[in-house]
Amino acid sequence: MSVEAEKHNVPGHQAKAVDDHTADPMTAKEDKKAMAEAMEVTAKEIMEEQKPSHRRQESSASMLDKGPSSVCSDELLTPQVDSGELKDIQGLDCNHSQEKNTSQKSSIRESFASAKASDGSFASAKASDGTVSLRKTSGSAKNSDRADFPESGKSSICRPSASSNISGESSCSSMSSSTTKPHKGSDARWEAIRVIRSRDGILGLSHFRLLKKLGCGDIGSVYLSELNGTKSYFAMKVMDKGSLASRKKLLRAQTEREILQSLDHPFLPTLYTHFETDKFSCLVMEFCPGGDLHTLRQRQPGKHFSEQAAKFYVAEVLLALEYLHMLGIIYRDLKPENVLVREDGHIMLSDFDLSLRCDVSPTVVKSANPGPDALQRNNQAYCVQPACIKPSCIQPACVAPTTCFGPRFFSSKSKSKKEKKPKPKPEIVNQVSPLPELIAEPTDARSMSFVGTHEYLAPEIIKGEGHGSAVDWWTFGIFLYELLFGKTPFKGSGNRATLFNVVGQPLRFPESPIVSFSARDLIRGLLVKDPQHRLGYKRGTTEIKQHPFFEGVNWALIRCASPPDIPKPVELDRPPKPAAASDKAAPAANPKGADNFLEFEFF
Ligand SMILES: Nc1ncnc2c1ncn2[C@@H]1O[C@H](COP(=O)(O)OP(=O)(O)OP(=O)(O)O)[C@@H](O)[C@H]1O
Repeated sequence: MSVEAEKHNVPGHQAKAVDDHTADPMTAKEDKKAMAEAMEVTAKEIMEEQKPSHRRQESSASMLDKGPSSVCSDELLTPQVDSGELKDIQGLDCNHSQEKNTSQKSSIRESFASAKASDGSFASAKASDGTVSLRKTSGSAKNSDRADFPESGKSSICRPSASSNISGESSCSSMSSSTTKPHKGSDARWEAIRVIRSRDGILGLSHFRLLKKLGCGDIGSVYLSELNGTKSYFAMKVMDKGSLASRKKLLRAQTEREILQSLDHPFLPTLYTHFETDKFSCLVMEFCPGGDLHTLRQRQPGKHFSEQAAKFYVAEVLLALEYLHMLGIIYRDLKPENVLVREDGHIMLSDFDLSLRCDVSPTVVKSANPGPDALQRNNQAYCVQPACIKPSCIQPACVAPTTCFGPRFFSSKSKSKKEKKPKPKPEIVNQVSPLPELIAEPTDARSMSFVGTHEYLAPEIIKGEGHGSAVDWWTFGIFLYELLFGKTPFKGSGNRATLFNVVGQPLRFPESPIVSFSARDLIRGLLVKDPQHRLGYKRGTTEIKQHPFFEGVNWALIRCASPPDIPKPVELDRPPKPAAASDKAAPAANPKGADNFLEFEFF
């Protein structure tokens, strides 16, 4: 099956591999069977949960007694890698032929079983979702401990409200606020939420009207929703807690939620609030009307972006990754499907359930006092992002924004000197401020989990060697390649062949379309199979930003650049159409709530 055909099987989805290297992983068969019970949550189910009477009945039963609410027929939601594939491929070295080396394989397997690295400094921890995370017990970077997720599905950051006056509909609600997210403070949706919350005391599922199903992911379904009567629209991810528990995905859901809560960046999602009902866990996020970059690429001539457009998208993704790495978050799932297009045409990186959190220690490698050369190279100025030095501030982050966002490496002395000079225009300040070069790469982090999407998996993940932040630079290279050439570089006839190609085949470029030398050179630097020699390994984003491909990119003002594609305005005020009975997401069997749904076709 061709790349395109395979992707089109389920729009917006490439096959995703989620596996781990435990001694007793699920067999491929069990895996596929269990995963076939995917996390689709239907609108009907959500409407049921919105009914107070039903909620009371539900609460008397144990959450875990219930099976998955529905079966999603999306076969691509099933992990496509079986343990046999992995064991074969882990025996390969980059330079080796594809012959299997049995002794090497078994030694690799043994090393997984004892969960040790060659320096013996890793301790294994089997998480409740079955993934093995390795904690580095020495060194500057280590993975954070993952707290067990209680069976109730509530985390410590999510406290039940005893004073709920809405029939106890939200067993738990936690919120972010504009004050904890200064970059998003001007967003009117905060005010809409605040008004409802102060009126009703709590915000829950019944405050939202589901309008359209936007998609179904591995751990839940996403709905376009309106906060009732406010004309404020959100993307609400609804996860069935019973299904999460039975499929051992509670930890993934928790990771995603905690990461979302910590973010405040123009190219990353805003999580407005989170609440739980007896049955569901719901994340209320910013809605992106422009769809994803995979879909947008299909609409381009030749199904690939122009170099200018690709540069714009990858530059914004790079800034998002830079910010994540500063927070100690390795994203691990970059692909066009996960890059959404906002209303204004700028991007939003989505989907954090496969991300890994670890400690990071930002290091200043260049003084904040630049020579004249540095001032000329304004496009190399490092944008000091809101670095939470300790990623333990993964909790609602930066509660004291002023301390988190200040350019903390400027000395007051240099500031007072500057103040005596005539004040340059603000844009100029942005461009030539003597910003220090800062590295916040969680390079030393090590995870042995097998996560990602086949065509995007880094060789070190496939080989099970343990991986750190350099996997994001590999996927960044694949991502740029796909945007420019309309396909990924190592795609094989099947998933197994793809994995072999990633590990063993050299990088090749198609003859057409014609792509600049600098673009190919950047891809070559990123797609180095040995992570230690990969671009970005030593100095993170700084190294990548300085590549000639990005010459002329004004990193500080990229938000003001004109995006290549602005989505058509979404008409959200159209009168409701009767929903199709065949539409699984439609409330066909919900006469009471039928007028609660509109059907839109706007992508
Ligand atoms: N904020 C958003 N705005 C618009 N559409 C969204 C938004 N978030 C998600 N979607 C859509 O919903 C779909 C499902 O999203 P979700 O993040 O649950 O799954 P996914 O991206 O397939 O990832 P995974 O399977 O890894 O959980 C996406 O493919 C996307 O098209």
